[in-house]
Order: sequence, then C-alpha cells, then structure tokens
Amino acid sequence: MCARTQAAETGSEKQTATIRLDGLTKRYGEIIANDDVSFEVRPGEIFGYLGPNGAGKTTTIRLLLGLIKPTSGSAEVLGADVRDRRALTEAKAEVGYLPDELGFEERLTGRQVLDYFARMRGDERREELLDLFRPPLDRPVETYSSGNRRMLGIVQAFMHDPELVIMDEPTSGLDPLKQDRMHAFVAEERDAGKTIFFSSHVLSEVQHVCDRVGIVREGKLVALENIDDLLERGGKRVRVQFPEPVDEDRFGTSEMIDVETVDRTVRFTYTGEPATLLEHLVQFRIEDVDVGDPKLDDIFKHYYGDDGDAEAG
Ligand SMILES: Nc1ncnc2c1ncn2[C@@H]1O[C@H](COP(=O)(O)OP(=O)(O)OP(=O)(O)O)[C@@H](O)[C@H]1O
Repeated sequence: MCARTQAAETGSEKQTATIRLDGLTKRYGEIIANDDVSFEVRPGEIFGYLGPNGAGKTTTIRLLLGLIKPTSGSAEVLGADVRDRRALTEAKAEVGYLPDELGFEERLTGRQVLDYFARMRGDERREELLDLFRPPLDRPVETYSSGNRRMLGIVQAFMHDPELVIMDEPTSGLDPLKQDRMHAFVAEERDAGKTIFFSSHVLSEVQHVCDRVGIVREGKLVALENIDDLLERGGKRVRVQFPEPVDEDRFGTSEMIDVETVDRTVRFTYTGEPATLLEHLVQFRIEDVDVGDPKLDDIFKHYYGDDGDAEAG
C-alpha cells in the first residue's frame, strides 16, 4: 500500500483525497445530469464509477476536468478547485484522461498524435506503453479500428506518467484479450501508487478491477462501497435442489429475492442472516444446496430495478 493511501486511511483524508466532489450539480435545463454528488477518490485506488448509459458519468468527468462548469457545488482534483481555471490547469499536468469518444485529429498518424501530446505534457513512458499496447503508429488515425483507437488513447493517457488517470468507459471497443491486458495494466499502475478513476457500465469489469465503487443513477450517487462490502450487502446466491418439484409459496420467504424455480431446483438471492436460512432449510427434504456470492450484476439490479439499462453490462 502506498504511503498516501495509508494517510487517507488514518484520518487525514481531507488533505489527501485525490478527487473530492462536494454537492456537485450540473443542470441542462430540466435535466439534472449530476445531482448533488459527493464522494472522494483516495490516492492509490482504482475507483469504479458505475452506472448505465445516461446516468451522468461523463458529466462528472467533464466537470472534474474543467471542460464544463458546475451549476452548483464544487470539486477538487489533486487539490485544485475545478472552478479555478489556473489551479486546475496546473494540476492537470499530473492527470491523464482517456475519453469515451476519442477525438483525435483524424488525418494525423498515431505517431503524430503522440508527438502532439508529448509536446504538451511529456512522454517519458511512451516506448514502454507502445510495447504493451501497439497501435499502428504510421497509419492515419482515420484508418484505425476502434480497438486501435483505444490503444492509442491509453498510450496518450499514461505516457506522461501522471499521478491520476481518469478513464471513461476505457474498454469499449476492445476484444476480450485486450480488455484483460488493460485490466492487468490498470491494476499494476495502482500497485505502483497511481490513482485510477474508472467509469464503466460493465459490472463484471468493475467487480474484477476496482477497489471501491460509486454507483450512479439518474445523476445521483446511490451507493459508495468497497467491492467486498457491496458483495456482502448483496446477500448470498443460493441454489437448492429438492427430490421432487417444490411448492414455491411454501418454500419462499421475504428474504429471498430474484427467485427462479426450474423443476426441482430453486435459485434465489438470500438477504437475511445465514442462521435463519439454515433454520428454514431444515424444514424441507433437500437433495443438494450450494451457497455463493451474488454477481455484482444482481446487486446492481437491486439498485436499478429491472430496467433494460441495468442489463446493459
Ligand atoms: N450538453 C448536454 N446538453 C443537454 N443534456 C446533456 C448534455 N450532456 C449530457 N446531457 C444529459 O445528461 C444526462 C447524463 O449524461 P452523461 O453523458 O453524463 O451520462 P453517462 O452516464 O456518461 O452516459 P453514457 O455512458 O451514455 O455516456 C443524460 O440525460 C444526457 O442526455
């Protein structure tokens, strides 16, 4: 664990938060894209910012980078108030940004794009990153696949060796192998002391890669949890097999949610105490039971209900 993370955990969080949002609000007419959002990102963690399309993730990121102004509330990035243009510009020398839509100058080659960013911010890690991610440097960006664009974006975001990297849906357009490479890379960067803000609507990747997660829905932060606590709070996923088809009404309790019955097997998420579950189960003739952690997808559904967007990941 890096020294700054320890400082954050021993109570001096106020001084050491890498990102701090305090009542951050952004309105577009009737739409409240961010509604009184407050949380902190600690040094040396991968913070997942999870929500379906349109939840307000990109708005938060644009506010943090000073690309748009808050309607009310405030935020700090590396100690700089996002409303203070000069302080933020200085702080941004230590920030990398991988946008969801990579707006490179299309006629430039990948190499020229990197040269451009290098002149602005430096590129001491360029070669090391190119060895890992390998975009085709001598072709114009307009000929790139979406995966190669993302590869170029990653090199661009990390090559000046920033303290904080803000990534907006960083694995979209990547094949599974490249996604894995990206997840492993992000974890290594965290282990080396970097702070990563990782926006995603893909639950499994947040579960896989992040240390803490903020869940955002319709502009509001609805949960802020360690990944492990989130799984614990989500109850246990249970599968019970009976010797004969079961009467769901007799077997079901109010602590069981997401109940699925197929023939002699019932699956459900149990939100009560383990002892209560065991007391309940002994009343039935049972052939087999297994109990495991629920998927973050299931927990996510509890926050979002069963709307289509929640299924997107
Ligand atoms: N410039 C704008 N003018 C008006 N409404 C906007 C603007 N930018 C965003 N919004 C609205 O604000 C809400 C949040 O959008 P935002 O792009 O932040 O969500 P998101 O979680 O990043 O979603 P996605 O993953 O689809 O980008 C949406 O309802 C969106 O339509």
